[in-house]
Amino acid sequence: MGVLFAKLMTVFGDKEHKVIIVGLDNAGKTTILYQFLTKEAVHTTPTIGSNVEEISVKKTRFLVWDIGGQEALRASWSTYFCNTEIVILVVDSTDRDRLTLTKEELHTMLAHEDLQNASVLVLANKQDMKNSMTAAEISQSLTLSSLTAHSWHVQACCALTGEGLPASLDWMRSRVMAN
Ligand SMILES: Nc1nc2c(ncn2[C@@H]2O[C@H](COP(=O)(O)OP(=O)(O)OP(=O)(O)O)[C@@H](O)[C@H]2O)c(=O)[nH]1
Ligand SMILES: [Mg+2]
Repeated sequence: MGVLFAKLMTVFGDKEHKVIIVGLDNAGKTTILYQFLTKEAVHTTPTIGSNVEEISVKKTRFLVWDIGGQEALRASWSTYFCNTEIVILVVDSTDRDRLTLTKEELHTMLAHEDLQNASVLVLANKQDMKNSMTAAEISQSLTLSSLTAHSWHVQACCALTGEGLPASLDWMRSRVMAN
């Protein structure tokens, strides 16, 4: 009965689904959060702590936490994990030098027990920049295919124009509807 009720709540849009946006500093997390919300590119400064906004997609409500990615702040990411249904990992697709570090952060994070049931959306951001890596290259470097315990998806995007973000929201919605 409880499960059926929870399912109905999801279908009729009453339940709020927790999402966290993580990734290294300068990846474009805050720009993406506000592009989701306002469909515009906002001016950002490095996030100290977090921003949180509610985003609705066809009656599905997400509570989206954008967490600062600077090195000193990454240790606090785990304090946001509890009850998270979707992890959005934002990658600066021009930042080749730090892709290995991103990979380590991703796999360490997904080993945490609070994220065992979370789905993972990797956003290959800054596709407008020449020399950006493709979504397929990023997927391979992050060894996403080794993630057998988590549902995952990789999406190319540009947070400045919003390209790729509606498709991301559709995937997020389909994931929470499936659960
Ligand atoms: N060219 C380009 N620049 C982008 C894109 N997305 C974000 N930026 C720029 O990248 C810089 C960092 O963006 P933020 O959204 O503040 O990055 P962040 O991941 O929130 O960074 P922290 O809060 O420090 O963790 C800003 O100057 C953005 O305008 C994009 O798709 N293309
Ligand atoms: Mg930020």
